[in-house]
Amino acid sequence: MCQQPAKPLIKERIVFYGAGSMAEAIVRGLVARSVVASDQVVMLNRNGSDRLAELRSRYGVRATNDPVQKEEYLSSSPIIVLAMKPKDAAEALRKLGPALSGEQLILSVIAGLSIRTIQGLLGTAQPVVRTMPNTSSSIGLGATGIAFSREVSEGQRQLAMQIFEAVGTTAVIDEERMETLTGISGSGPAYIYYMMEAMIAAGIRGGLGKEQAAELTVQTVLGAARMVQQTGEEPAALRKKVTSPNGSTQAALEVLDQGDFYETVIAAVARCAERSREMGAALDAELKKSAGEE
Ligand SMILES: NC(=O)C1=CN([C@@H]2O[C@H](COP(=O)(O)OP(=O)(O)OC[C@H]3O[C@@H](n4cnc5c(N)ncnc54)[C@H](OP(=O)(O)O)[C@@H]3O)[C@@H](O)[C@H]2O)C=CC1
Ligand SMILES: O=C(O)[C@@H]1CCC=N1
Repeated sequence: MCQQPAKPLIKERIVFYGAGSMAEAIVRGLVARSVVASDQVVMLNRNGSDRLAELRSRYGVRATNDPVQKEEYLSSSPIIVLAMKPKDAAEALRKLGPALSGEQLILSVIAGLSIRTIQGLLGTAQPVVRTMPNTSSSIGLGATGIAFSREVSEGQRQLAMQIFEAVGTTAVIDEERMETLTGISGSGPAYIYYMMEAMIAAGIRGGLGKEQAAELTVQTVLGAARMVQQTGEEPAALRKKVTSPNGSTQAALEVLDQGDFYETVIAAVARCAERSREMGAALDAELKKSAGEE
């Protein structure tokens, strides 16, 4: 029987200003779940025409780097997702501000960039949703922190929530907590991948095949995360169940403790948050510089 295509939840056009890894992760999640029709998704970048062709063919989205078309999309679309690197944000926002018309919603995924700085660089008190997603959004398992500016209407708030709830879990937080959240869930997938890289390397060094080592590692990480989720038990309690007194796990954990594993992870999260603040401060300095030039 021929299935009707699912009716999209979001009818508004969504423009991704920046067409890199994070934009693709969100688009992939949204399109796969029919949250938005693919022809209502527009992806823009600066130069990479091959990249745009790839995105068009993978997801059926519109994608362009043509300056005239870009300006048309940016001036008329109700939702604009800022998805460029922090270093490119100041220039892009200064250009975007004068092109905006009315209450278009600005939804940022840029690390460190505050709502106040976004509005300052745009030069308008635009409704802004500051978020920190992660790349697992591409398979619907993202974790996104969300903070709203006071200009965001109830309808816009719901739209932002629909977008991120469709690709994973969400946490609405005070903006001041966004850097800590970045240290945990924004950058967190990279710490887990790093741990997995090390586990796979250890397996190979111990004589396992590469594929076997990888499969065992993936299943172990997946199983451990699911155990926490499904049993509701604390990670510490589950860890104790694996750790026999004087057994092999205890010996392994002692080695991790020699490397101060627990405090090292906490320090890494803190440094990530600090680095996000540094990137935000650099963008704020750009804003102050342009205000001083006027
Ligand atoms: N990757 C991640 O895990 C996460 C990233 N983020 C945030 O997402 C943002 C993007 O990161 P990521 O996707 O990794 O970066 P990428 O380098 O993969 O992509 C950046 C994109 O921005 C485009 N771009 C840059 N300047 C402009 C401009 N002026 N106009 C239009 N497009 C522009 C680039 O186009 P071109 O290639 O043509 O220059 C490119 O498509 C960052 O701010 C980051 O903090 C947030 C959470 C997680
Ligand atoms: O590394 C970064 O700056 C971005 C922010 C969170 C994940 N990647």
